[in-house]
Amino acid sequence: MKLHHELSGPPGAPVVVLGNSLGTTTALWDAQLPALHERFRVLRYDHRGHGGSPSAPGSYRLDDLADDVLELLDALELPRVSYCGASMGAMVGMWLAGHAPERIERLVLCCTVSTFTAARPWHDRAARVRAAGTAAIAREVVGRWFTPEFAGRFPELVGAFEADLSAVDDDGYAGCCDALAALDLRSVLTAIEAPTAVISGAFDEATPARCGRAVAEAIPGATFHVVPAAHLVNVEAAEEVSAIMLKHL
Ligand SMILES: O=C(O)CC1=CCC(=O)O1
Repeated sequence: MKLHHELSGPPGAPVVVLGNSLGTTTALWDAQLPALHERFRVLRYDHRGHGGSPSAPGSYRLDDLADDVLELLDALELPRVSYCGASMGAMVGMWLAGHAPERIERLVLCCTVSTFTAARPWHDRAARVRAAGTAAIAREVVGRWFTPEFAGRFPELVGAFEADLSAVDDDGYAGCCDALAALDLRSVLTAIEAPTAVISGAFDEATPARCGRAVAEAIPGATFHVVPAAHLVNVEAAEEVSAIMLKHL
């Protein structure tokens, strides 16, 4: 699947790929761009069905989302890159680093888990979206992405995330929910060779910090960081996350 993507930053600099969470677009990383552009060429992309990328009907597997990225890297003739992902984007990053270690130089994993304790909520969410569309779940889901304090201070930003989620293709979103229902990367973590930093939000209920810690403990040599944020750590704790990313990359 040919993904929508944007390349920015100094030509010829080492490339960092940024992978988005479920229901978000390349805008997820807006706050990190100025810092990253000082040293890196940045490749942002939209998962299938999200933002400007085409969708496909049916259930997806995480392998499908990761294969899309490998296809993009091949098309852009990028044999080896560093990769930073948030949530589902980080799951894709773990898959890539475990299954195609020759392609990944360094890895940053934000607000993520290697498996979910229950598949049922993801199947239920997929069914709701197939029946009523992404707009029907947007308010409730985005309500878990930020702390109430942050949402109160930045209602327009939160509204923009809600609008982006509502615009995600219904099939694309539901297909990704099916991929999350089946997610199990636990056996992949020990195979990751890329130096890795894991970042969790202290107030994240979607992918709790204890799960991020477990990911870091399973990846050889990984570092673990907790920042004051709910789920979308790179938005709510933008400066802290940018600093950790820059230092690690
Ligand atoms: O949107 C959510 O509910 C939280 C989430 C889990 C995986 C992901 O990418 O987002």
